[in-house]
Amino acid sequence: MNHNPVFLALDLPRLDAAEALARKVAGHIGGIKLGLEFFCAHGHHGVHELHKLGLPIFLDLKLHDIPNTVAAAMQAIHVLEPAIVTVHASGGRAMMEDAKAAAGENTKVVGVTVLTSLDDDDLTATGVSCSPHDQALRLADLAHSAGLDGIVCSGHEVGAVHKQWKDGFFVVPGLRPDDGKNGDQKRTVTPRQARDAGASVLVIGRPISRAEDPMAAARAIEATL
Ligand SMILES: O=C(O)c1cc(=O)[nH]c(=O)n1[C@@H]1O[C@H](COP(=O)(O)O)[C@@H](O)[C@H]1O
Repeated sequence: MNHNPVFLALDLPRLDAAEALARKVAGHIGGIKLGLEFFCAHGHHGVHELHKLGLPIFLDLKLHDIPNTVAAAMQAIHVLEPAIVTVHASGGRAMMEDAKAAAGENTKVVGVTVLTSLDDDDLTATGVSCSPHDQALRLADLAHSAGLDGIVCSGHEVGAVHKQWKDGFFVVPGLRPDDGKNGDQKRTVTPRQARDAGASVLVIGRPISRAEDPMAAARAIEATL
């Protein structure tokens, strides 16, 4: 994997706009993250098109279903050769074990713990009575014991998870430069703070994609790392 830890989240509805943006900032990122918005709109064809840039592809599908269905979905995306794929760690041990077994050998499977858009109150409303921090640690432990390569968590938890899972692969979204707008993100840190706490991959979307000058924004973030 490229030494630049920034994966640009291409959460854009149009394929040509997504390609143009990725091309513009390609020299200042380490990979591309294609999520639900992109995959639902453009599917395999869209992923093949973005592959042409030669950057690693992170397919953020956040799979969460019964083990058989998730394993079948993992097999169906083999052909796309993603560097990273997400499943929800709350889908349970058997689902994660089967997802990992079904993934290509060059694909890292990571478990989403507690979404960065959730805070204490949001978790309580879903019936989880502990803090996002404790829940992220619990799910990280489960993902580790199920044989996943790593997890997705916020920059607030990654340091603690890193301490208990030394060789884990840690994806951190919810990143905002000091002057950035949070939008729907609730547990945010700066890209540099996440990196210092042990993040392997920094997922960054709107601070680059919605900047007036995306290239300058990507360059400025790169310079802080
Ligand atoms: O799995 C993810 O990548 C993810 C997990 C999470 O907890 N929070 C989160 O924001 N993400 C993704 O990271 C990206 C963040 O985008 P921005 O908030 O625009 O930087 C989006 O594509 C989200 O889907």
